[in-house]
Amino acid sequence: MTGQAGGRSNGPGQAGENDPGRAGGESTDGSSAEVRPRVVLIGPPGAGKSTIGRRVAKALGVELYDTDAAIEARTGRSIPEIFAEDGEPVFREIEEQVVVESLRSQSGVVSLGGGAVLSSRTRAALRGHTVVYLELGIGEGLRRTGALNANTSRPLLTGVDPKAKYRELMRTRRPLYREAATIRVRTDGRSPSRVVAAVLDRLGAPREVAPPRPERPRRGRTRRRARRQNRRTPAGDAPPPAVSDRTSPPGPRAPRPQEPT
Ligand SMILES: Nc1ncnc2c1ncn2[C@@H]1O[C@H](COP(=O)(O)OP(=O)(O)O)[C@@H](O)[C@H]1O
Ligand SMILES: O=C(O)C1=C[C@@H](OP(=O)(O)O)[C@@H](O)[C@H](O)C1
Ligand SMILES: [Mg+2]
Repeated sequence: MTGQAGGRSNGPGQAGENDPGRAGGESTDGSSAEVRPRVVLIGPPGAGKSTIGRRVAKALGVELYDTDAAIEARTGRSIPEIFAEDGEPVFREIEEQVVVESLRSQSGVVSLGGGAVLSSRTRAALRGHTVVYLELGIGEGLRRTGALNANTSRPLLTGVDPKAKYRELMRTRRPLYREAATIRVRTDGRSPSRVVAAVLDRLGAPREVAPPRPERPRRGRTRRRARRQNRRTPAGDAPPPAVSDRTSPPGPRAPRPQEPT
């Protein structure tokens, strides 16, 4: 499922993600310190829990633990396979176990699956945590999950009427998301970067600092200028013009000609 349109954006085995060995739990002197996630992300399928989770984790300099990826790693099966072979109730049991454990063992960002809040044990375990509900409307949810063109990795959104399924899912879950959330962040019509910024703001964390954009050679303009120069210079008189400034080694700038006074 990973890598499909609307699929989860992370998967088991990615460096720095879902690495139980790097979770907290025990301090160096052997005493067990309290470990809790910095933030837990909840919301419907397509809200961006996996995508935003990864970026928020990066901005905070912590790990992302995506419980769906953890379920796949633990069972050695994809989520659609678990649904198809064992059914939803078995998936929910595994999910509950993985989620409750993660709330005790993870110290970074934890992204839950959209249906995790259906478990009352999970909802109880979420109390006292910083829980961000990524809110999303039905239309955008269907688009982002690929459910409209039958290209979804979410088994609950397959079939003839994914819209009706998504609507029903939201009717049941919206109150549960709201009950579990300590922070709500809208995601409709907001780019992932804006959602990340909003989450960081609400957490009181400094925003992601965008790395400076690499300077791109302005090829069109440079080539046009080169062609103009070529037209002015008789062929063979001058060396070929440089196509890009970036190919010439940096050197001291030639002094500007003095303006006549
Ligand atoms: N704010 C956003 N705007 C547009 N697309 C988004 C946004 N957040 C996530 N997406 C896209 O939606 C799809 C589902 O995101 P994902 O993180 O897997 O959601 P979730 O884990 O909540 O189901 C991915 O293709 C992702 O790139
Ligand atoms: O809404 C749901 O019940 C589910 C959502 C999925 O996760 P995402 O919310 O990350 O898509 C995944 O856990 C599974 O397909 C069930
Ligand atoms: Mg996800």
